[in-house]
Amino acid sequence: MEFVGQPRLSGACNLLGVPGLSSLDVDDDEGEVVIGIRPKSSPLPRRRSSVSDEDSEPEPPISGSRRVSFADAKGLSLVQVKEFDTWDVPLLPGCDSSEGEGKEAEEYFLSPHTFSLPLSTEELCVKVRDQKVELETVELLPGTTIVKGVIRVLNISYSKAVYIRTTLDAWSSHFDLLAEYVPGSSDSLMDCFSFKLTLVPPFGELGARVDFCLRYETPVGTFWANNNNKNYVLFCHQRMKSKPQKENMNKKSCLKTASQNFSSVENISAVEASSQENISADVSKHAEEVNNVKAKQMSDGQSGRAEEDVQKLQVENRRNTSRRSRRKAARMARVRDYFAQRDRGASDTDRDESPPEAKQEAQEEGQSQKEKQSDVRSLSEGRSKSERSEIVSEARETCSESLLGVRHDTSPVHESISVCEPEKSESNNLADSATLTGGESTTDIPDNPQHSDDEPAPAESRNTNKSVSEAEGESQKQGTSYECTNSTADEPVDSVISAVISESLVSQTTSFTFGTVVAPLYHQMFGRMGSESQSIGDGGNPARATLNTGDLTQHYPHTERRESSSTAPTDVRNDNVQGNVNEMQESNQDGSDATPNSPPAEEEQTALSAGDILDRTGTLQDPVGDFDKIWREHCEDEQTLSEYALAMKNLADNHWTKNCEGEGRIEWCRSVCQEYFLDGGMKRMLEKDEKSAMLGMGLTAASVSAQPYSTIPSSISQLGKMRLLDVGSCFNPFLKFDEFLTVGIDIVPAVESVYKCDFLNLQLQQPLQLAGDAVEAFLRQLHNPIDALPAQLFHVVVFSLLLSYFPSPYQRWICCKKAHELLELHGLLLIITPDSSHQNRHALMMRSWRVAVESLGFKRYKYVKYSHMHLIAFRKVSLATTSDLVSRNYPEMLYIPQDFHSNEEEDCADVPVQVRSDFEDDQLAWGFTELPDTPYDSDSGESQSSSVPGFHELEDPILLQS
Ligand SMILES: C[S@@+](CC[C@H](N)C(=O)[O-])C[C@H]1O[C@@H](n2cnc3c(N)ncnc32)[C@H](O)[C@@H]1O
Repeated sequence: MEFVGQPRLSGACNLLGVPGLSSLDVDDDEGEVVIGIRPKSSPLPRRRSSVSDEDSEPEPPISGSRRVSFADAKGLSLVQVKEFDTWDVPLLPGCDSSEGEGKEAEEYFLSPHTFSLPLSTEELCVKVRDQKVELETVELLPGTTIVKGVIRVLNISYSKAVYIRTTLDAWSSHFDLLAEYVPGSSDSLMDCFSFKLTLVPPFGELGARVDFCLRYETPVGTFWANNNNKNYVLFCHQRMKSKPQKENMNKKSCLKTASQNFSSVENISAVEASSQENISADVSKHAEEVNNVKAKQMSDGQSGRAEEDVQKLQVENRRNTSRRSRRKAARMARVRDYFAQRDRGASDTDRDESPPEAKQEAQEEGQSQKEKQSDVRSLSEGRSKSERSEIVSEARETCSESLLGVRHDTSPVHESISVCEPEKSESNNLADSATLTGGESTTDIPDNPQHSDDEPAPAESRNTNKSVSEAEGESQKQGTSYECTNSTADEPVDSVISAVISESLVSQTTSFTFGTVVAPLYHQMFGRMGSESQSIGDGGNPARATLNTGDLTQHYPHTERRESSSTAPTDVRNDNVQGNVNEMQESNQDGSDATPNSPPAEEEQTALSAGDILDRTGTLQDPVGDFDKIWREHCEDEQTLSEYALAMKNLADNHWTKNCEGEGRIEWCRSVCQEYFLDGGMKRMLEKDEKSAMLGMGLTAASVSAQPYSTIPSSISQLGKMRLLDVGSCFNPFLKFDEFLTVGIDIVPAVESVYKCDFLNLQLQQPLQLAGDAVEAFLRQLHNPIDALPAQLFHVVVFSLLLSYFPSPYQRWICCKKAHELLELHGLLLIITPDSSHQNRHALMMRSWRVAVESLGFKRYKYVKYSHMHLIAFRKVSLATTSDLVSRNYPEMLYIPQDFHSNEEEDCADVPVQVRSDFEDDQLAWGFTELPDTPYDSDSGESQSSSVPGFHELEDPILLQS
């Protein structure tokens, strides 16, 4: 089941977990009062515990059970909350007991459905014929909290995708889960898809509520089933069994009594208290809010209204505390890992081969956040042996959990919890809450923002009954969490963008690293757009807040292709572009470097160091709210787009390439294609695949070598030209090569030969059943703009400096998925992504990318790190993608460091500059010990020499170990 189209990464993805495991096992939120949906298998594959996560800083581990500690922080408010009859939050199963103990006490059941399912096959067929999609069955798997459902769809198209759109918080956020095709279920008229959701306690008095509807995507259109506009609603309950008193002995209760001033926090150790500071503050703020609401409820006697408000606060409270605790837990886990490593190292130094990331994290963190330094020191120096061994055993537990893939806390997707989050955010939240309870608003926002024009929304409004002020309050709250420093909420978004653009283009002259110039440009744009979109009240719109891969094309204001062969612009943008192009060409011709001088190495390093530390402490700055709208607006802003494209191209061509001789990305693509398609590379790979398949079947090496290898697929062996799709082509750099039949596409073509096309919204059609020359003819007569293309059309798809363009890993994921479909079997996907840091800096990220892309049915073929970019070639090895995509959060694995940047952190970070830390030196040294003598192709297992002398062609060490 695949998890897609969830632009609001908050909470949602972090609630994913593993069914079949007790709720005790699942999250690291320790007493988190969040009901979650967990898809059916493991989340992000765990990295080795020794490998640090760069996106979070270490913090002192806490003594005792981590669950208890976290529950303490939250339990304080829970007790307060428990006084409300309407807000009865039961003891979390297992929150106050050790793992596993609670299992026998768990029994779950679903309330009788509030909807009726078609009873007879006939009835079902009628529904499916009319609606194209219908829910067939839904049940709770016995003894589990797993809801399993079957969906039936009308087989109206070859390519189709069925999603379950689900919410746990009245459509403030939602999940889109991709249902899996049920093999053999097709009777040519209809197909069946199945899905599984795991509900996570606590189950309140009313049970855990899940609302969902079904979405069926086809090239013909998108269809919905939403229980006749009421959505499907399920309540899952837990039969509570009273627990023996002794279970609570020697353990801190997650609902222990809290005094008004939260003095129980004092009982926590100083270190722990320090580490819990943010959470406590957050919790107390929310407790105050709750009290306010309660007081209001009593004085007004408006119980219905107050109840609603309380629920609203509860959701908000859960969301905020959940974000914080996830990050907190991630940091804790890493520190625990470190101590575990160190303890093991002390007893068996010979076996400790892992790099000292955690220690270094602590060191670096210490540099960037002085106040935490003392905590770390107190941990390493001041802890008693018993405390340490407690930590170690906990860390071991953590490690084994990690191996099981249970924990999620190192997912690259963490919501914004800046260590330097200013008070303002909190007070804004409170202010919003006041508005919320007061129910007054002067801001003019749509009455029912959930109901958008073009997409049949889930019937969420029936469930939410949000008032204007509530919606506004929510959107403001979300906005403030992103805009922590200078609020730009009042600024028109256009002016913000142009300011950003001009600033960045100016600063480009002095700093030429992608991470510090171009990417922030886009991230700022998107970040602000996201805030803006929320501030107009659209933030909680589940019907629109999705990355739609297909059904938006019609909304795009495609401009007509420029008919004139001249470059006569139709707007200012074209003037600018052409001017710059000419300038660039001239400078290239005479060999002079028209670009400003290189920045001093130190300057670049400085920028990088700061950026890198931000990566570690940063947060995902994905836009939230209406992604489609944001993206649409973005595509309409052609001037900004072309300026960005120019800046990026300039940087790559005129700075990076010239300063790093031989590091031409286009030439690399060409040489890989040449080698693979024309010089036997593909044949070798196929032979290798076949060999390993046979060995896998149990044949001996001798008999395998005696086997005749199957022939290379005819479509590629009888190549006329290599059919190459260059996505984000900009200037059509492949056009000059004769061996390619190039189709360049771009949202803002810079030259006439490039077709206008938004790849994210490109529709895919049935593959052409034509001979090679007919396919070529088809490609030569494409029309502008391109809205749709047949599947399996190309031998090569190129994403050169494209993926980092997108502000969300989901967009990158969609692109890779589309590339897979557009490629012939055995075709190549070439990804080039900027990174000016050294080889090992983002090795983990590249490993993550590899896993993500391979899950789509690719296998990595080549990988090179140039000074300023990663270049990776993947070959398409299967027509199908890995079925179980969602549980591993593959889309999120396509993260980039800029995803974790946040304005507030950039503004707040007062980070000392480092050229390269000891840790980095260590890591580098460690990396080299792992490297073979010559550049290495991990796929073939053979050493390879660089086709271009002077290339910095190294395999990343982490990949080698895998
Ligand atoms: C940094 S430029 C890269 C240009 C060229 N590939 C190169 O390597 O120099 C990124 C390009 O991607 C284009 N782009 C961004 N999103 C796109 C999308 N959804 N569909 C097509 N092109 C897109 C931008 O307009 C821009 O021209």
